[in-house]
Amino acid sequence: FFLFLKSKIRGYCWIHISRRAPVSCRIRTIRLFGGQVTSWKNDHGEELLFVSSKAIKPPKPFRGGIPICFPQFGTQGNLEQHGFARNRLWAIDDNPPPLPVNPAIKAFVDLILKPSEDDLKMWPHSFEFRLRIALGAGGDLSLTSRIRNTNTDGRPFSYTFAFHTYFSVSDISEVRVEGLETMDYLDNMKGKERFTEQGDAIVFESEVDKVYLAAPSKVAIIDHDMRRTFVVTKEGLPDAVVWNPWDKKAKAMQDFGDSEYKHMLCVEPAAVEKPITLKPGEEWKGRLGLSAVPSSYCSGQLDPLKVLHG
Ligand SMILES: O=P(O)(O)OC[C@H]1O[C@H](O)[C@H](O)[C@@H](O)[C@@H]1O
Repeated sequence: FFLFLKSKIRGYCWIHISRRAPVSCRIRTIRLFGGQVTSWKNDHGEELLFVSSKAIKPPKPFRGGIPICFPQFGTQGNLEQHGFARNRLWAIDDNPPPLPVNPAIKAFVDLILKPSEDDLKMWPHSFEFRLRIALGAGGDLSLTSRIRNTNTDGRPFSYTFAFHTYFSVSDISEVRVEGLETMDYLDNMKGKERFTEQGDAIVFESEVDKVYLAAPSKVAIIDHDMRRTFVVTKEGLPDAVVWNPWDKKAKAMQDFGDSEYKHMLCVEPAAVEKPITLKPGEEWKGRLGLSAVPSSYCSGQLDPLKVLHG
């Protein structure tokens, strides 16, 4: 296993973590700008995360991969949409506090974000945000966030959060999401009104922007055409946002191709409905786990329980 800094251009670094494998190697790319994973490939070199061909350069947020929404999700507060963490230059954390040993992890990198003077003017709270990005032997990717309140004036703070994961899919019309059936959700397209999802797996025929509440710890994204299933696991993150902008919104987005909505789906483990509150000295931990497994899905033949419970 090895880890190296690929390039350093105008202060923005890209890190590649690779795992040598007998036939090929899997490469994951992380940008220090935004602390953002932007590439996750399988043994065949196929990209598993979506990145827009029109993604623009810093200081704008980067459209694709896994942006981190903190300390605000969406427009739920006074800060810029999705908070400032996705727009800041993170640093490599050379000496992170230990995390429990996980024998499945074969390579990892630790990043850290602390607020600048300007950040403190906008959001007057001192914090340390540590992010461990790890690869398992089978190519699984995990992101563990640790956020600590380091205020010295005794004040607690509250925040909302999301791992805004963009999955690459062959054709959104052929994708099903399983695990969110019967869940309550807030519909961002209907003034955050609360509804209950029907009993069937979720399929996509138009714009979707929903926050599923108290979502299960495992959600499956089944890509019929690719015969691939993404299994998303989450810890410490009660909600799951599902987003696809569809054609009209795609056209209105400057950093997104008109037809790219067909090839992406965001499923975002999140804490949105109930903000997380930390007192000084307290730390919160949230984890996202991703794996991509072959699925021999044929319409009507899938046993969702098998996908979700192995
Ligand atoms: O365009 P962005 O600021 O990156 O946000 C992209 C999308 O993120 C989330 O999924 C929200 O629920 C959507 O309402 C938003 O449109």
